[in-house]
Amino acid sequence: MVVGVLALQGSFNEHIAVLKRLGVKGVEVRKPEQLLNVSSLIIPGGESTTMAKLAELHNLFPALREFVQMGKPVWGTCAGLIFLANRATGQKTGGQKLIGGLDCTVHRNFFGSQIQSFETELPIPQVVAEEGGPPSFRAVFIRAPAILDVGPDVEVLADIPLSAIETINSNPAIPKEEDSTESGKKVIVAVKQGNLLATAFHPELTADTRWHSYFLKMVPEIEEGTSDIVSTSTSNQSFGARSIIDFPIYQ
Ligand SMILES: NC(=O)CC[C@H](N)C(=O)O
Repeated sequence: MVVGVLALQGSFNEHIAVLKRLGVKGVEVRKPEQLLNVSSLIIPGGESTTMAKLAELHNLFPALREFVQMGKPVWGTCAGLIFLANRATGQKTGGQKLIGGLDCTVHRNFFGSQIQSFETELPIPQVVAEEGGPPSFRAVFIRAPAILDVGPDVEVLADIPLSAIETINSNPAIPKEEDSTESGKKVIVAVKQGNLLATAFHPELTADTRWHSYFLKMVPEIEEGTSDIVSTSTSNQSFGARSIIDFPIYQ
């Protein structure tokens, strides 16, 4: 089976391009019945309110929720993380529909507005333990959310010291009473809970394919069926020079 990529809005093409580089077929998902033909799903970054409106328009919410509840692997990146969260703050007036399933509270624009987007070297010990490579990952945060709290079944894969983000203190998007992370001085940006993976940043925009490989290992059929392709691709393509890059990405 193939990996589905929710293609309502946002960076779905970039995810499909990374999957292709890893020797895995990614297909665009826009209709509920298309979820029947995919083994797993990536929900890309973009704009979560718009994505929710389009999902509602296409009657996707019941099928997406069922997909999550069936235990199929789902990875939400950025807006996709917001979509998967059980609870969200900082929403537009009227709120927005969420798929849910991931036991956490997410702040929709935790790091501020578009111009407060940033890149940082993010330590990712659990992913490195599985995928190898350098100890950190060049993480691209674009008007990014962050996770304010997690339930007991959620494993934290990456967090950022608030002191590392210069703009954070002057960020009016974080009401004081909501800033429960202040005392710990860290904010969570990547988590795993059973079949669900979520990252607040955009791994599809960098040449480092370790997050995609990590997710593909959560998909049993791909592990069994094409594990040699995936692992060969990971070791050869994650950090080495590539002659064919089919999307503009940061090197
Ligand atoms: N890059 C992104 O996906 C940004 C998500 C955005 N903060 C939202 O609310 O949807």
